[in-house]
Amino acid sequence: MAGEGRLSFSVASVVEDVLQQHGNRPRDLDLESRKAEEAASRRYEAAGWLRKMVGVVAARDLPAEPSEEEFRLGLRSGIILCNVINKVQPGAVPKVVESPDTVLVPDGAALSAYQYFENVRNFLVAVQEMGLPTFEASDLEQGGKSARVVNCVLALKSYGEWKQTGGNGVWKFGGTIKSTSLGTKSFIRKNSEPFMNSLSRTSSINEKSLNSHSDLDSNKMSSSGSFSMLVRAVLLDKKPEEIPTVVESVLSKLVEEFEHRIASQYEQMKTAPYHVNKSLLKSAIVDKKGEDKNVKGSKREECFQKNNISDEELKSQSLKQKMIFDQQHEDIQELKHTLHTTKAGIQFMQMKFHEEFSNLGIHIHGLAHAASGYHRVLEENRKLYNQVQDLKGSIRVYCRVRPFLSGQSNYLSTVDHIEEGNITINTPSKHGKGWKSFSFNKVYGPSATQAEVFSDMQPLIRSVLDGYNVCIFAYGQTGSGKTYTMTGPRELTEKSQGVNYRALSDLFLIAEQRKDIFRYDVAVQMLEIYNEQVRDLLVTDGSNRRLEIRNSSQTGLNVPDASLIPVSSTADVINLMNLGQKNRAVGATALNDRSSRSHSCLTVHVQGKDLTSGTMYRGCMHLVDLAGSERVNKSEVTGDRLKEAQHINRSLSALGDVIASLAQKNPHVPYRNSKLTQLLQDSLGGQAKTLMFVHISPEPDAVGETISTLKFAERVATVELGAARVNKDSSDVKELKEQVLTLSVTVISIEFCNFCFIVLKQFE
Ligand SMILES: Nc1ncnc2c1ncn2[C@@H]1O[C@H](COP(=O)(O)OP(=O)(O)OP(=O)(O)O)[C@@H](O)[C@H]1O
Repeated sequence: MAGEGRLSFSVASVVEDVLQQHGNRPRDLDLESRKAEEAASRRYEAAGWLRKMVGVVAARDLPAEPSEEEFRLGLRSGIILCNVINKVQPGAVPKVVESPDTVLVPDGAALSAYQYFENVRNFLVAVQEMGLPTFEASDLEQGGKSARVVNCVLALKSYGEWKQTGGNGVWKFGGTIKSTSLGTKSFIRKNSEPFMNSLSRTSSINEKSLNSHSDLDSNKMSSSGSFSMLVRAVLLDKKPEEIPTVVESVLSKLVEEFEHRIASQYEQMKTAPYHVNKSLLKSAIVDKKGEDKNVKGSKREECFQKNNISDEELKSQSLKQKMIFDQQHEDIQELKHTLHTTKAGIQFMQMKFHEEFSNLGIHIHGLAHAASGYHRVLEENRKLYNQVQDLKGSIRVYCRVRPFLSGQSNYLSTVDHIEEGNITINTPSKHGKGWKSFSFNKVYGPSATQAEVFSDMQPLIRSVLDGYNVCIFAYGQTGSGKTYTMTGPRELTEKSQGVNYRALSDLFLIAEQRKDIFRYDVAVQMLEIYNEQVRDLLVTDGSNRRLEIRNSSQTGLNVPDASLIPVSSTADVINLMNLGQKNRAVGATALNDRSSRSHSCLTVHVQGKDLTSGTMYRGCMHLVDLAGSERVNKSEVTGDRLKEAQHINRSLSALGDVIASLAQKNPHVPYRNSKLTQLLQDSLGGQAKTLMFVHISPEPDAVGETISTLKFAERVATVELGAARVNKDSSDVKELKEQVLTLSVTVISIEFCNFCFIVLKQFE
């Protein structure tokens, strides 16, 4: 294993450090010579001890420091060996065959076979019985292994010395001999001795150990073998008493190294996956244990203690890691659950979204359907609205009393009193005071404002935009306030603006409001009828030619040759009216105020197009300022004045006849009796609406004319008023009102739907 390799190498490094500390470097040693030195040393020791045991005389054949050969030859007879063993263990060799003479046998001469066999055999048997290391008899021959003989002798020496000290306890170098050891064959090795196999120099080592030792040397070994060899090399030249210090040093270093290794592996384990750390640590522990086989005593216990601490730390760490793992596992499960819930939520939202989207589609479809129906409803609304206007009366007559002009405040008014649609006039009579009452749609007193007067005609402006024709007349004697009602005073203010301005302002306002649904084109004509001649008042070249009236025109223009000026605002119309007034004044003379002697007619042509359906609507509004209605006394006027008066009377009478015929629903309406009725033919009768503002002056001296005017107007109004009054309470009116109400609600709903539709479209 890698760990083992690292550890072995580490041990070698440690030893090397120790060797350096002790001034020796193993790689500088000549191992062979050291080995030889060691062998010689051991041989000398063995020889010295044998000589000492038998005496120098008996050991004369054995030098104190013999060579291998001398050592072998000296012991070959077996006499020294047997005598020595008998001294150590008396009676071990019962009979020693002594040499027949003491003559030194020449070197290399063979002893008698008997001597050779008997002594050596007896010695080897005795040694074997004592459990000491033995050798082969052939080891004493030439080429034999003298080292084994040396080992045997040294073992015997050790045993002898141990025995001399009492033979109790631990045998110093080899083992513990049992009480029966004398009779037994072997020693028991003491395993707690460190480096027993490699370090023992006193030959407690048996033959097998020596062989393995030799193998280790010869094979150059593994790193642990190297380690042993190196330690041996260190110890070779050390005295026995020095060994403990060196060994102590080596062991300390080893322990330090192991602790360092353990600590570093523990650090690795903290960062590496749990199981890997564990296996590494295990291997480290195994390695350490392997090394520790040779490390005994207190140092090893200390090391084990530290290992135990590491184990505890490891267990604690493992427990922590397990807790973290469990927590992470729980978190993952929770996240999975959350993910699952979120997915389900999203799916639900998607489903809801599709559902909502689908509903929205249906709703939009409904709205689109409603929007398409919106125009149909509008059309119906338009018709109903105008029916209501009809029920109010397609011909309405209003009476307006002019206030006294400045400087006339002392006069007594001809108007006695005004009550709703009735006006009572003071009439002078031969028998004193008299009264005469007249009925109209409404009577405006002298204090009525321009706005109040306009409010009654305002609903008809919408009818014009819906394609209906409207005629608004200002009737009355000269100076009664016709122009004031239709246009306003000379000094115009917003408040004093007349019907014309207000009607046109309204018309453009409504057209603007409807611009998304309708497109309106507005154009203006301004004509004058003087002495039954029709003239164009909007000419700019000063021409004053007569114009023809053609009622059959497809364009809706009865006077197609008159100037038709497109307008897009009230200001445009005012400018044109000013132009018309200017042209009208051209014809006036100092003695003849033409504005009172002619009818002026401002006609606003409106053409509307339904942008959805393409339907065209065409309507027009005639704003007519009639000539003065005062009667002309034929005896008092002649010439042109008489002619003017006759034309005016005839045309006003024709107008009265037409309106009366319309009101009475006569099959024949005499439009052709005057240019005025001819011009207004399309706007009088049918679905057209007619409004007449009858003006009277309050001055008593004009009471005759006032009564005459009122009689004329009442002739128009009475029939219509009668019909209106009948209809007012009829069930038709009630039903129609309900329909209008329902329709209004529908229109509002549809308007709202349309608004929603537009808003939804914005979101698309
Ligand atoms: N309601 C009114 N309030 C205040 N002033 C008025 C009113 N009506 C008319 N007048 C004034 O009376 C005078 C005559 O009015 P106006 O010119 O409108 O009469 P007319 O009928 O149009 O006359 P003509 O037929 O000559 O045109 C003017 O000065 C006008 O300002």
